[in-house]
Amino acid sequence: MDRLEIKKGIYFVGAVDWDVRSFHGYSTNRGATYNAYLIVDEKIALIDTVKAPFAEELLRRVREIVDPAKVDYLVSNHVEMDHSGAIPQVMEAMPNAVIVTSAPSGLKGLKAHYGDKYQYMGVKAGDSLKLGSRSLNFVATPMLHWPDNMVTYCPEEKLLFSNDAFGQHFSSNLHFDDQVDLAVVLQEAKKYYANILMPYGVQTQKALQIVKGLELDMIAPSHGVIWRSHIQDIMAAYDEFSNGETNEEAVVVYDSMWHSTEKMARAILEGFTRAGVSAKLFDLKVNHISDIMTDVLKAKYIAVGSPTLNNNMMPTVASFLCYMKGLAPKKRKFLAFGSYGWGGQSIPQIRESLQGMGFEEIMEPVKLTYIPTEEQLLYIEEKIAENMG
Ligand SMILES: Cc1cc2nc3c(=O)[nH]c(=O)nc-3n(C[C@H](O)[C@H](O)[C@H](O)COP(=O)(O)O)c2cc1C
Repeated sequence: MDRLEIKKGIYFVGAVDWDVRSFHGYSTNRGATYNAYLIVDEKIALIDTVKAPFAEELLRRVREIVDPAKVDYLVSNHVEMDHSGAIPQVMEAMPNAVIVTSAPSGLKGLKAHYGDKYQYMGVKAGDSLKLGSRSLNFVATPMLHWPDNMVTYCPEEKLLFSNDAFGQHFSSNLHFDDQVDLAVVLQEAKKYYANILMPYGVQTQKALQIVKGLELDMIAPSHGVIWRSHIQDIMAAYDEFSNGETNEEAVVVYDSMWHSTEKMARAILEGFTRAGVSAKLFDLKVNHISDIMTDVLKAKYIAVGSPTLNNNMMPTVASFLCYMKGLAPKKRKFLAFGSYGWGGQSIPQIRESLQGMGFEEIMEPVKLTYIPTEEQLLYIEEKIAENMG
């Protein structure tokens, strides 16, 4: 098993999940990693654990370095089970370890998951733990993305254990940013931000201000590659993801039973193209909602279409709208559209849903009976282009 020393006396002891394709509903086409780190000093500290099925992989890596019984601290930066799931197995092997977590939310969350049979130490923002030649400073990052979240900074090493922040779902046997394709990991970081952190832009901006004040030569997140050569790139990307601004970009999202709504979606796409707006077309039958959200992150315009099916929008469209509502994008402009036979309820339903998200309408909904004519399609295209002007 590879023994990766990321800095003298500090090791990657996490796990690579090559096969995971759905992460609580988010599509992870490139797999994932659950990163844990071991710091060997006068005191020994494990930073985070892994998903439960990977506990043995973590313990095997630790055993190659030290006897797990000698581990003094288990720092849990985040309660969620992709980082804490292995705590029961890990604590069996590390009975002397004290679990260090945020107070009060980390303590409350971990006890609700694993009981209070372990020795816990609650820490607050500004608290520090001396390991020997190194220390660990705890920085609270509440709601990034749970109330318990914190990050751990080792000033002597200029090393930030950032947990979910700056992470990406990307599996690789190489663990540094300069050993893999940067464009791919930045795209995965964008997808991660869009699907996990998008509702917390304000908190992200606040955390970025703190992180910018730290001397850094390495950021070790809990998912994906460790940043050492491209720290400025990922910080700039996070600033852009979370600044609340949108770009002149559009997403056109739809489902269709007999291609009429699809024809309308393509005409809308043409309208954006005519107006010089960068636009992407997403058929919900073949695109995952988590991939669509990656483009929604910076898109100013969102067009959503569905035919009417039994007095409703199609379930795929309802699912997309429900998911997008939760991720709470702001300051968007929308268009509702669709084909129908007799009642046409899907179109006002979509409109109401998007209005409920606080979006502004680009123009009146486009609602057509059965198959659109060439003239109607051309009209849609022109109308969109006109409304972009
Ligand atoms: C199973 C089924 C149920 C439908 N229910 C409704 C309905 O309740 N109200 C309505 O206006 N149209 C209804 N329609 C008609 C479709 O909305 C219409 O055929 C529309 O043009 C389909 O658009 P599409 O080609 O994008 O799928 C239904 C069609 C099907 C196949």
